[in-house]
Amino acid sequence: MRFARFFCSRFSPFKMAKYNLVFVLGPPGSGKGTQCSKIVENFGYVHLSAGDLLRAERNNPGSQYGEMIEDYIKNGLIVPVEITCKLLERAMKDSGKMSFLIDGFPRNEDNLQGWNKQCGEKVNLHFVLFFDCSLETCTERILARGAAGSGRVDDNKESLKKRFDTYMNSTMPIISHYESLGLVRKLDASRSPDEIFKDVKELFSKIN
Ligand SMILES: Nc1ncnc2c1ncn2[C@@H]1O[C@H](COP(=O)(O)OP(=O)(O)O)[C@@H](O)[C@H]1O
Ligand SMILES: O=c1ccn([C@@H]2O[C@H](COP(=O)(O)OP(=O)(O)O)[C@@H](O)[C@H]2O)c(=O)[nH]1
Ligand SMILES: [Mg+2]
Repeated sequence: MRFARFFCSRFSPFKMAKYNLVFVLGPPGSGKGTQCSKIVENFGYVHLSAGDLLRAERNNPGSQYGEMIEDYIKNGLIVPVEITCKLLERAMKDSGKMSFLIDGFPRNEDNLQGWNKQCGEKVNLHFVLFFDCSLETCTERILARGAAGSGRVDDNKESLKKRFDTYMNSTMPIISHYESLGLVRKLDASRSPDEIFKDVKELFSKIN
């Protein structure tokens, strides 16, 4: 498959079809995962959460990265892009599908550069869905999720503060970058899931 892609991109008059992609960004607790589930139900995209893929890799006893990923997640830091990109690429390939929601990625400059280098040419990015939400509201949601037993090592006050710092310092500039390319679709994510989804639906109905 890799060879076919390479061959077709270089030598064939027939272009390989590109993956259709929407990036989903917003602070921790803004509802990225919740809205992605609704999009999957209604529009048949494959939902790939970078965080979920990293947690699965951490839980894989054969992985050489397990401890490292645990450490990064607990401290709200962004795992080096080589690892995340490899997991995303593999998941895209294994799904056998062509349309993806990539949730929680790219989160910093390293992610953006690595992705563009490794996958940029193979994808058609429709837009970046940005869930705008105050950190106060996000804090309430995340701490409630932790208290309800999410089992996540980072759903606590101490980790959350670090996640917010990373979001403000490293992820916001990525959103600004896409904004300057006219690719950001910003929604008010402080509303109820159904209200938000009304707007999400409208955006996805316009694709193609
Ligand atoms: N619009 C919303 N209003 C209130 N609670 C929400 C909303 N969207 C999601 N939640 C809840 O907030 C928590 C975080 O949502 P999640 O979708 O996991 O966000 P993210 O992936 O951005 O961290 C979950 O417990 C979820 O049930
Ligand atoms: O591309 C990514 C996505 C996530 N993470 C790590 O995984 C954690 C949890 O991410 P997730 O998207 O699951 O959190 P959410 O924003 O949904 O609460 C982040 O804080 C990071 O430590 C990462 O390193 N790279
Ligand atoms: Mg999430």
